[in-house]
Amino acid sequence: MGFYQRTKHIFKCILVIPILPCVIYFIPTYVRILIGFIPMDKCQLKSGEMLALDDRVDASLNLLSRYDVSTCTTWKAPIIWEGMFDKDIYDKAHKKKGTSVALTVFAVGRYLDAYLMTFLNSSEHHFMLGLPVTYYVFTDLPEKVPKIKLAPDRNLKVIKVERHFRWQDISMMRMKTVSDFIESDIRHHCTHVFCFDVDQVFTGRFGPEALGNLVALLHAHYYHLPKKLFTYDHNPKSKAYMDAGEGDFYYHAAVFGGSCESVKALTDACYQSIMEDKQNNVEALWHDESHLNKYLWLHKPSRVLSPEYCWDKSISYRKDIRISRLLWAPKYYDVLRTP
Ligand SMILES: CC(=O)N[C@H]1[C@@H](OP(=O)(O)OP(=O)(O)OC[C@H]2O[C@@H](n3ccc(=O)[nH]c3=O)[C@H](O)[C@@H]2O)O[C@H](CO)[C@H](O)[C@@H]1O
Ligand SMILES: [Mn+2]
Repeated sequence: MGFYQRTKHIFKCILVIPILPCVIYFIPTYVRILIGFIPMDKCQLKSGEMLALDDRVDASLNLLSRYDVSTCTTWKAPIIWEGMFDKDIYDKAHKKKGTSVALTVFAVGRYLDAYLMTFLNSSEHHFMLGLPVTYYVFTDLPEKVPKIKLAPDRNLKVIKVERHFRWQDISMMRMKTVSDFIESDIRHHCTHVFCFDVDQVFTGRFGPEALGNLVALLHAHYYHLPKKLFTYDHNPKSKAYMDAGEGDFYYHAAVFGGSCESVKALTDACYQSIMEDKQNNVEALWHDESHLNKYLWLHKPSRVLSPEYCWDKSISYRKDIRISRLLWAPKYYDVLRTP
């Protein structure tokens, strides 16, 4: 190699070194921005009256106010977006009906110190304000649960649970614990129950417009993608198996809820499928989330929440997300998930 070629080669290498990290950084962001331009299916209903009403008050939903997103499902359930509902109508209707809400959250092992305080404090500012709320905090470290100043009519119960060795089991076995607690406690005190991951922060109103008989949430990373790309479980050996072409949406397991009866049925069914998988030595691709998606395909949710209700800030800007009500907190898997 001559002097000229060698110098050229060295220059090329010097140039590539800073360009490479830039390419690696910008390609995912660029792809995420492009994904935001894939249109969602449009709701074919003209007014809230035409929905299969989860609640009389849903007749007041303005399905045409959001031309840019899907505001109903093919089975006539609403998909709730900012701009579609009048918050005062929902607040008043649920107060009048005597709605009361249980919020279940697990903070096991290091997740307690990392997330619980922020989760609960933020919930006191945004979750179902004006309605009676009971927090059910499940933990292996009850003495470490922070003392939170609660508004009147809001309570917190701490329940000790064992710490499963694998994080996958901590996550999956929530189904069994929630089911047992609905039966023994929650259904005697509350009309509705919402189940949350702890690694999130409320940042905006999460009110009674989110309540329904069976409520599921659109996963922030998939709501613009075609079904082919959903990460359902495709292993025929698992009870969570879904065939190509099956499914409606990709739902996120970090938030689901409904009436006590519906959430009990959901958690029971998911737990049974998880246990059958264990007997057959298989584990679904995304654990409880895969089983939840299978269940919600077979039992359609009566209400779907837009990703405003659990947004991941790392997904660049999206014009259709006018407000974020709950945000993903940073993940520290390497530190938090080690036994
Ligand atoms: C993007 C992604 O990776 N998503 C998957 C991941 O969600 P996540 O990464 O959101 O799971 P995660 O680590 O938040 O675990 C789920 C929840 O279980 C509780 N918890 C978990 C572990 C622990 O040691 N202590 C504890 O309290 C806590 O409430 C936590 O929020 O894992 C889930 C459970 O398998 C699902 O499969 C999700 O699809
Ligand atoms: Mn999580």
